[in-house]
Amino acid sequence: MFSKIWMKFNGQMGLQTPPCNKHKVQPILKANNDTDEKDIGDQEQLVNPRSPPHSKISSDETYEAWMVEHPSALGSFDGMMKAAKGKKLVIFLDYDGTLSPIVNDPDSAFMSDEMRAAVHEVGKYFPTAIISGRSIDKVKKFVQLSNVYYAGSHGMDIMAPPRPVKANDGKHHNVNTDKKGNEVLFQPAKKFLPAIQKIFTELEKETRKIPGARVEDNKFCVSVHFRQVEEQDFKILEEKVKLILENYPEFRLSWGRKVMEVKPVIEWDKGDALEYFLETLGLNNTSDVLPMYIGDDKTDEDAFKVIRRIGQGYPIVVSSIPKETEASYSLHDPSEVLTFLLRLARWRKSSLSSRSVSQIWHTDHATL
Ligand SMILES: O=P(O)(O)OC[C@H]1O[C@H](O[C@H]2O[C@H](CO)[C@@H](O)[C@H](O)[C@H]2O)[C@H](O)[C@@H](O)[C@@H]1O
Repeated sequence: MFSKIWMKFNGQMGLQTPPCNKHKVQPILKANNDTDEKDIGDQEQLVNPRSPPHSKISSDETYEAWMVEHPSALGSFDGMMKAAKGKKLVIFLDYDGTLSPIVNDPDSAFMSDEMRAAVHEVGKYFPTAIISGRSIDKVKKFVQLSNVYYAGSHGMDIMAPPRPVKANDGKHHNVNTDKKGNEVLFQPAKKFLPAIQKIFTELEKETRKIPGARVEDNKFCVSVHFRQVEEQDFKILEEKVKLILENYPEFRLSWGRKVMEVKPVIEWDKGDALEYFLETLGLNNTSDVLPMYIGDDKTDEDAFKVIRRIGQGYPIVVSSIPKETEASYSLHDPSEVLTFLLRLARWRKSSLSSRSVSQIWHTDHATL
């Protein structure tokens, strides 16, 4: 697989980490290993409205301490860009909680027009891919941009860019395209599709009676939402989900932000998707490529890990609370993501003439 190929390409340049974050960071907040097993897994959980006022102060202090290890990507912007000068930045973005705010209804997690315009700007200057847990169709519907690449189902459904390779006859052929030269999907979990559809149907049926429970079909994975479920029903919901999964040993359960996610047991995650994009874009095996990944959830950690393993790039976590993460930098919330993306596009625009823009960001990508 691609990630295995890339393992050879380790740390030639040194990870672009802030000075204080050169070592593996120890978690500061043990009590809130938030998205782990059973935990209801959400940032909002930390702030208990019934807590006495002093706990707000201490949570601010803890956040500040955490920020020392994971400095703001906005505050560090100039330094980050200085290190990126002359290198190729490739931008990877998560969707929920990164480009759109977390809301109760998953179908209403719309991205603002400002955010769409910012991502569009970024896509004009850098190869840009959105890697989401949603189905690829759903995330495309939300984002509505044609100058970025997409991966859905936590990276298990990739709309890959065409990749020219030299064949034995010495000629170049495009892989990842059909006969007409259109992009095709890379779907490493395809064989699990019939089973995941059965699981979705069973989950819908079995959870129907739990008020607030919501099952979402993400094509190669299924989300069981409990954001609107009463706390006393959490256990019942979890047991129902686990009971169904007992009949499907090829699937596993993981926890995200007030969501349980059912996924096939394959060695493929958002980190592999990141590497796949780099490879198909012809941007692997080169020391002047800096992947940047911005994400807020547990599955984004897989992509952060890959950037760490590669040894160069910018893993940026979106979090309003201190949390254990492989990211080097942080942004507080999607509104900071917006400011950061606008700044990034502005920085590139001002540092390039229009001619060199089309050289760096190949025109065929821009017209996708
Ligand atoms: O990888 P992502 O793009 O971040 O997708 C992860 C999950 O995001 C969505 O759920 C989350 O956002 C919802 C809308 O704000 C929120 O209601 C829910 O509690 C969050 O977990 C999406 O609905 C899931 O299917 C994705 O797996």
